[in-house]
Amino acid sequence: MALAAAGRVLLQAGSRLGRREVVDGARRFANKRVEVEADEAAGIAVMKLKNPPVNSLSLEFLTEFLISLEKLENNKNFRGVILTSERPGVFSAGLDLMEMYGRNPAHYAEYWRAVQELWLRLYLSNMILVCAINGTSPAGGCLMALTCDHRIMADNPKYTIGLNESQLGIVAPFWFKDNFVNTVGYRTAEHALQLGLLFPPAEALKLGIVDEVVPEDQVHSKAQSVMAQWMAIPDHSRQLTKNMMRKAMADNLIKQREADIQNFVSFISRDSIQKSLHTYLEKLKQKKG
Ligand SMILES: CC/C=C\CCC/C=C/C(=O)SCCNC(=O)CCNC(=O)[C@H](O)C(C)(C)COP(=O)(O)OP(=O)(O)OC[C@H]1O[C@@H](n2cnc3c(N)ncnc32)[C@H](O)[C@@H]1OP(=O)(O)O
Repeated sequence: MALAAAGRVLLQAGSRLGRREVVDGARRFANKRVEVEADEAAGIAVMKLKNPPVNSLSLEFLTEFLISLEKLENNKNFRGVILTSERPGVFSAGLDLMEMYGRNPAHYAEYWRAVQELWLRLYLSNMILVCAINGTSPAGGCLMALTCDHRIMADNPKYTIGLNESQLGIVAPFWFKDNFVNTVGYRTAEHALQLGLLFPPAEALKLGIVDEVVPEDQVHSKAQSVMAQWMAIPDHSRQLTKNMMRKAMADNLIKQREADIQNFVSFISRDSIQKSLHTYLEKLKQKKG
């Protein structure tokens, strides 16, 4: 119910957003931060994250992304979505640090609700989600990929993926942790989460964080062929199976959603945590200079 109500609000906002055009038979919805190439005849859409410079998951990005996803979910002709980055090199830098630094509690609460919504919508999507990870994908970026049914990563040792929150002095919340544990197993998750490890493609493949590693120029063609394979499975049996596998974990967040928001707000508002974020942001700046 809560998801449906949130969806209506998003759709109302969505009707005020976006530009449409038809390119090579595929409709393109281009919001500012998300580009959707929607091939209705094939039943497949490609959603490209487009939030320069590093596809951080800002509140504005999350709102636009959720609107675009909702449009696809509401059109029964769409059965599959390929998630990728419009900027090869960075899939997503994860949650936007500026949404969690120097803001007020009401802002933190609004932001966290949107982050929860992103995870719930992707994790519970009835559509087939294939992730074409064409760049680095730490923390929230990795979480987005983990919600997908199949993950393909570009074979470039410069790219890494994982949940590195610990390195920032923050903590991956229980539902990030649960999604990760269900993907890589308890011991690997315990080790990687405490150290905040980021893995290059070959290691991510060994641990099961990604399902395939392919040459960089083949990520998109591979995503299309994997999608074709998944599309051959009857929707009703695939969807019921997905729901059976995922519902309990999603319900666990849904039933504690407000408490999880309060927990985030009080954690992120602490002086010590704000100081850690400040130090990390400074490190990012220094790396440039
Ligand atoms: C109770 C629960 C409590 C808390 C839970 C919170 C869970 C948090 C989850 C997260 O996702 S936290 C975010 C984690 N992300 C990172 O650690 C990534 C940081 N970024 C990088 O490592 C690099 O930027 C990069 C992604 C590898 C890309 O490198 P590149 O050299 O291409 O870019 P550059 O570093 O110069 O960055 C450009 C520009 O972007 C800013 N930036 C980078 N990442 C973020 C981010 N996540 N949020 C906001 N802004 C980000 C960076 O500072 C630069 O800004 P500038 O141009 O103004 O200096």
